[in-house]
Amino acid sequence: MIEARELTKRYGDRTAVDRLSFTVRPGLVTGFLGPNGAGKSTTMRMVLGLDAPSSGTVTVAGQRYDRLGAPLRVVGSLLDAKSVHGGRTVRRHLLGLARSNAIPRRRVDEVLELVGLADVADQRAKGLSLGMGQRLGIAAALLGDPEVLILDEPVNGLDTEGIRWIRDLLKSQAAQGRTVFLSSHLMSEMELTADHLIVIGRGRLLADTDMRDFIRTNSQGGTRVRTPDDEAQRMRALLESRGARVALDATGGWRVTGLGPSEVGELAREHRLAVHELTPVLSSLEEVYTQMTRSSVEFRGAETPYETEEAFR
Ligand SMILES: Nc1ncnc2c1ncn2[C@@H]1O[C@H](COP(=O)(O)OP(=O)(O)OP(=O)(O)O)[C@@H](O)[C@H]1O
Repeated sequence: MIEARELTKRYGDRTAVDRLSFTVRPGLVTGFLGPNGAGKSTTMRMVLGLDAPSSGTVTVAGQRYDRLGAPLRVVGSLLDAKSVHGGRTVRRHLLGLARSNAIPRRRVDEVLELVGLADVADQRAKGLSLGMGQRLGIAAALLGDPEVLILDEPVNGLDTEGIRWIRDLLKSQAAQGRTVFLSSHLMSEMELTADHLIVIGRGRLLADTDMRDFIRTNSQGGTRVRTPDDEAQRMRALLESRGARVALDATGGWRVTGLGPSEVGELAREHRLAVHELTPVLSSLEEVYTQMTRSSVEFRGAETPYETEEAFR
């Protein structure tokens, strides 16, 4: 569990984090979203005791970070995978961390296996590829078998296989009852990985909500329509004449906004057009989030409305 209460950080006259209160709960992957400069890294740094709050508090597992005796055994983090002494081998880097937190040596070999680095354990860190470097950062985060994991942009620069690996790993860590707090600008990935979302803008809380509820409630609603190829353009013209917005879907059908499946179906019947698919579709997280950043409309979570006006840069 991570609990922030009225957490605030000012740098001179700039307020990077502004009276932020939220709880990151165990058993879930919680995504932390916000545009560049919104205050995500600053918040994570305060959780990890790397920056002191100007006011307010934040605790991990009920304690301030600086009061944790062996912090790696409570909270594991990946903020910058490059912050490793390049001349050390992979194993020695992890052994050093283990020793400083009274973690048994055998745990080093366990995490090397877990992250798939056992074969390169004796290589120097500076020779690792970007993906391997991320894996080493994650190995360090997992070393103390912590109940809380905090990862800032862990999939940055990774290939598809690496991204999928991190997704599966984080989901399994949450399924074991751990608290997983993760930031990323990759909305499609966040949609697949996170169960819950905390969204901030200009250091302020904009949404603290279940992911599915957030998408369902703020979705523009739409319909995927597929017709035989020779009728596709007629269908498009017809839908547009009824005020719908029509765009080509990634699957080759029409993505229709503004008319529901039953209206589209009735219209097709009236005009004797064949329909091969008629599926209600929700907006993607990226669409909802982009809409949120673009407008000042009110967005809703399961229970709470959020004002977004002026909240984004
Ligand atoms: N050490 C610092 N000194 C002065 N200002 C800082 C410092 N660290 C962060 N800031 C400012 O605080 C604000 C929040 O920055 P932060 O890096 O936390 O945002 P972020 O949401 O993590 O952004 P990004 O998505 O780009 O990583 C920014 O305006 C940034 O310029």
